[in-house]
Parts: sequence; structure tokens; C-alpha cells
Amino acid sequence: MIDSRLASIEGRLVVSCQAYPGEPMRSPAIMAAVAQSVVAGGAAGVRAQGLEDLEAIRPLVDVCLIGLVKRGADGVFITPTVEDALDCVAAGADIVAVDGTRRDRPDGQPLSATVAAVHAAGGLVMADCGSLDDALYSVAAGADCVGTTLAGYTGERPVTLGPDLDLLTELVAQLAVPVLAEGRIRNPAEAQSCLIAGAYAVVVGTAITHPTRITQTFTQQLTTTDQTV
Ligand SMILES: CC(=O)N[C@H](C=O)[C@@H](O)[C@H](O)[C@H](O)COP(=O)(O)O
Repeated sequence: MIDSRLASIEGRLVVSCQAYPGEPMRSPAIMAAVAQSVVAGGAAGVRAQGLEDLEAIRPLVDVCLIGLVKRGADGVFITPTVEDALDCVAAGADIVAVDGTRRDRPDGQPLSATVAAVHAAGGLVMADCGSLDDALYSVAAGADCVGTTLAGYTGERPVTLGPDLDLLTELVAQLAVPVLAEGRIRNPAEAQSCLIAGAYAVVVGTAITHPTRITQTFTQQLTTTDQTV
């Protein structure tokens, strides 16, 4: 029986609303406005980073909220500890996205400890994975769903140009839990191809909510055109 919070995103789009440290949009109020905007556009869920952002977004959107805390950008950095995961639940996350890799975690606890703590607090767990072995490990640890979020970022999978459809297909075939496609989905056609491959839901970030990188896709193309003239 799938939890209603997870069921609410089945076959739908979740939008990741994140700004990175030092960027102009790195403010809870701005991320909350972005979250409201994507919900107005039809997003069935919002994925957001940081306790302040989660607290700002929660009262303003009535959709499934996937929360995480990032600690740095190397190794295990997505909600790396039990305490971080519980903080996400307290800040309003329905689902807590956590590192679902087999790497050692900074608090020395296994992933199953985070899953048990989040479940006890009433939340669900999305395990962000980088490979099939990660996903199998996460499901064994009790994760409610897995994501292809870390495919290409842990050294186990190539950095595909678009989503890692091969991994997605493999996870869908092998796992009994919902598989969310996430990572490098660049446009609606690629999002649709993820659903066709069996993704339970599709999570898109950069291509919708990161104006600097979206702008670069235009400026770089224009430069290329200039050089050919
Ligand atoms: C690897 C990692 O740190 N991923 C992060 C996870 O929360 C975010 O930086 C991504 O933006 C998110 O996964 C969505 O992916 P994309 O922005 O490619 O649509």
C-alpha cells in the first residue's frame, strides 16, 4: 500500500527548487516564491534544500514536499545524518531525500537508522542513489522510494548528457518500490521518456529553476553561432 503523500506524485512532475551557496537566489523567501510558481504551473511536488527553505515553503504550497539538507558537495552530502533527516521532517518535509549510497556516513550510522528514525517521526524516505547496488542497499534499509539522483556523481555510472535511462530502466525492473527519475533531465521530452521507462515520478531542477544555467544554454548557443559566421 503506497502512502498517500507518495501516491500524490505518481506519474507527475516534481520540481527541485534549490539555489546554491553564494548565488543571488539563495534566500528562503525567493525559493518559496519559486516553489509557489512551479506549483502554479502544475508541479505535483516540490523538492527543496535547507531547513529555512523548507520552513518557508511548507505553509505556502499544498503539495508533496521532498526535503533535504546538503552538507558540502563531496562524499555523502545529501542529508547525511539521522539528525539532519529528523530536522527535515520537523521543518515540514513529507519525504526526506537522503544519500542512498553504500558509502560510510558521517555519523557512523547505517542508512537503516535514518529510515527507522524518519518513519518513527511520521515521514517517508527517498534514497538518492548512484547505481543499482545503491538502490538494492537502500530498499533493504527500508527506503520508501529511490531516485536516480546521484547517477553520474559517485563514479559508478557514466555522466550521461540527459537522464541515465539505462539505470532507470534497470531499477524499475529490479525494485519493488517506486523509482523516481532525477538528474540532468533537460526538457519535457526527456521527462516523458523517463515516465515511459517506468519512472514513478520525474524530478526536474536546473532546467526549470536555475536561471543562470538556463541562460547559459542560450548564451553558449549564440556564441557558437557567432563563431560559425
Ligand atoms: C547531484 C546533486 O547534488 N543533486 C541535487 C539534489 O538535490 C541537486 O543539485 C539537483 O539539482 C537535483 O538533483 C535535480 O537535478 P537536475 O538539476 O539535474 O535536474
